Amino acid sequence: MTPREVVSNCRGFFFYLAIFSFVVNLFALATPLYMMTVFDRVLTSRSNSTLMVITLIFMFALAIQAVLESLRSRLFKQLGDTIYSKLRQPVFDTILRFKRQGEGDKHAMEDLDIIKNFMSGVGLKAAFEIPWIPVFLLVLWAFHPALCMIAVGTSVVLFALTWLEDVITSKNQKEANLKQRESNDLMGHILKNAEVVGALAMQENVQSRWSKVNDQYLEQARITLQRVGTIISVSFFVKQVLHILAMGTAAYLVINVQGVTSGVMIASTMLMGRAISPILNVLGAWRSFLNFRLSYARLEELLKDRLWMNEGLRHAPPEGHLSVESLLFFLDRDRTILNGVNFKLEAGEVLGVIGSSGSGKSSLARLMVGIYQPSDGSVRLDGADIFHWAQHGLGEHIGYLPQEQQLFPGSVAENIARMGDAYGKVADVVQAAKRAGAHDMILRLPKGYDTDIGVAGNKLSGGQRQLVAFARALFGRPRFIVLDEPNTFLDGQSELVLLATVRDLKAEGATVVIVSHKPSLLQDADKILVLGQGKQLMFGPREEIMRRLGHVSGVVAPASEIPALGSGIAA
Ligand SMILES: Nc1ncnc2c1ncn2[C@@H]1O[C@H](COP(=O)(O)OP(=O)(O)OP(=O)(O)O)[C@@H](O)[C@H]1O
Repeated sequence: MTPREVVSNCRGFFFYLAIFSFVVNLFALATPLYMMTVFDRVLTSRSNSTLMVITLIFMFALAIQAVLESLRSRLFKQLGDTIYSKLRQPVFDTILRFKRQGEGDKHAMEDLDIIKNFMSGVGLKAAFEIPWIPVFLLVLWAFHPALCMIAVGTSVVLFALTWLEDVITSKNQKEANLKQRESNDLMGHILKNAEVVGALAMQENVQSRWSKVNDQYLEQARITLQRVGTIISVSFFVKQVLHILAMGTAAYLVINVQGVTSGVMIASTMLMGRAISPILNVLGAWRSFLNFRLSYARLEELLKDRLWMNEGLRHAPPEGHLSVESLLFFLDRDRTILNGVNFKLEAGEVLGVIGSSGSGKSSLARLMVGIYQPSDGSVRLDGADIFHWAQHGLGEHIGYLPQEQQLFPGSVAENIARMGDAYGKVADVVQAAKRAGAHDMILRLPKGYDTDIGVAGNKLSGGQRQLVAFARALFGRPRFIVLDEPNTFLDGQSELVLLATVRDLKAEGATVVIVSHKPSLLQDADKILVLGQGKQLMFGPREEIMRRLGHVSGVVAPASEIPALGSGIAA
C-alpha cells in the first residue's frame, strides 16, 4: 500500500472532517453576530431582558462550537493514527529490504512521522479552513464592498509573503535537513565504532569531520530561521495595519454612509480577523506542509510497485533441490559482482564455495537465501524463485549464518529463536544450540539461555557470537542451510562440532552450502564451486575439482591460488 492508496482509503475521515469544519466555522460567525446585535438592538432598546436572552443563546452556541472543535481535533488525530498504522508495516518491510540491497532509506520512518503529524495537526486543519475565506469575504461584501476589498488586499499580501517565504527558505531548509541527517548518521557511526576511535586515537579526526557537517547544518538552520523570522515580523505588521485600516474604514463608513451602524463596524472588524485567520494558519503551517509534501513524495516513490510486498506464495517445506540459473548480479551497472553462475544441487548434498577475497562468495550466499534480488537469472529452491518467496514463508525453512553474525538486543534464547517466542519453544532452542555445539558454552554464561547478550551481542566473545548465530541458523530444522565463513571465530574443538553437524544435516537430507577459505571444512562436501572475480571458474564433484586444482592430498587448494587459474575455465 502506498500513501496515496492509504489516504484514498481514508475518504470517510475527510468527509466527516469537512462536515465538522463547516459547522465549526459557521459557529465562528456567532461572536460578530452577537456584537452586532448588542450594539444595534440591545443598546438602542436598553432592554436588560433582551441582553440576557441573547447572551445565553450565544453562550450556548459557543459551547456547541467548543464541543465540535474538540471532536474535530480527535478526528484529525485519529486520521493521523490510522494513516500511520496502515503504512508502518509496508515502510518497515521496505526499508529492511532496501537496506539489504545497500540502498536503504532508513529515514523513511521519519517521513512517516512527518505525514502523521501533518495529518493530525494544524497542517491539515488549515487546509480545511481555506474554503471559508470566500464565505467570510462575501459577508464582509454584504456589509460594505470597501471592507471586503481591505480583507482581499491583506489576504493577497499575506499570500505573497507565504510564497516569498517558500522561495527564500526552501533551499536552505532542504540543505539543513540533509546536513542534520548526515551529522546524525556520522555521530551514529562514531558511537558504533567508539572502541576503534579510542584505541587508534582518532577522536580529533572524527570530531573535526563531525563538527564540519554539524556546522553546515547549524548554518543552514540559522539562515532559514532568520528569514522565517523576518517574514513573521512583516506578517505581524500587516495584521496590525489591517486591524487599524478596518477600524478606520468602518468608522468612516459609519460617519459618512447611511445604514452602516456601529454594530456593523464592530462585527466587520471581527469578521475581517476571522477571514484572514485561515491565511495566517496556512502561513504558520506552510513549513510543515512543505515537509509533508517532500515526505509524502518520498514514501510514495519508496513503496510503489514493490513486487516483493505482495504476500508471497506459501510453500510446503522444501525438499532442498537448489538450482542456480544464469545468475547475474550487480548493485550498480558499472560493476558486475556475479556473472554466469550456473549449477544444481540435489537435496541432501553439501556444496563448498571457494574463491579469493572479493570473488563474490558472500554475494552468492545472500542471493541463495533471497536477501538480494538477482539482476538476471534466478535461484530456485524446489523450482520456486527464492527471491519472490515471501521472507516469512521461506525463512523458516532456511538456515543462514552470515559473516557478521547480526545478533539482536535480547537473551541468548530469543536470538536462537530468531527473536520469536523462545520460551514457548524451549525444546527447539536447546536442540538447535546442542546441534551447533553451543549448549555447554551457553550454560556457562551468567544466566545461561536467559543471558542478555547486549547490543549486537557485544557482551559475548566473537566465538560465542558465532555459535549463537549458528544455533539460530539451525533453529526449526531448516531444509536448506547456507553458512558463510562459519569458522572465522571458532576454536579447533568447535570446528570439529561444526563438521559433525554438517555430516548430520547431510544424513537428514538437508542441503548445505558452506562458504569457506578453509579447505578442512570442505572435506564432507559433495560438490565444489570455485569463483574468481565474480565468475564461475569450476563446479563439479569434490574429487574432480581437487584434481583439476592439482591437489593430491585430499584438501582443496588455498583460496589465494585460485585466481591464478584465470577466468576462462568454465564449469
Ligand atoms: N553492498 C555492496 N556495495 C557495493 N559493493 C559490494 C557490496 N557487497 C559486495 N560488494 C562488492 O562485491 C564484490 C564481492 O563481494 P563479496 O563480499 O561477495 O566477496 P567475497 O568473495 O565474499 O569476499 P570475502 O572472501 O573477502 O568475504 C566485492 O568486490 C565487493 O566490493
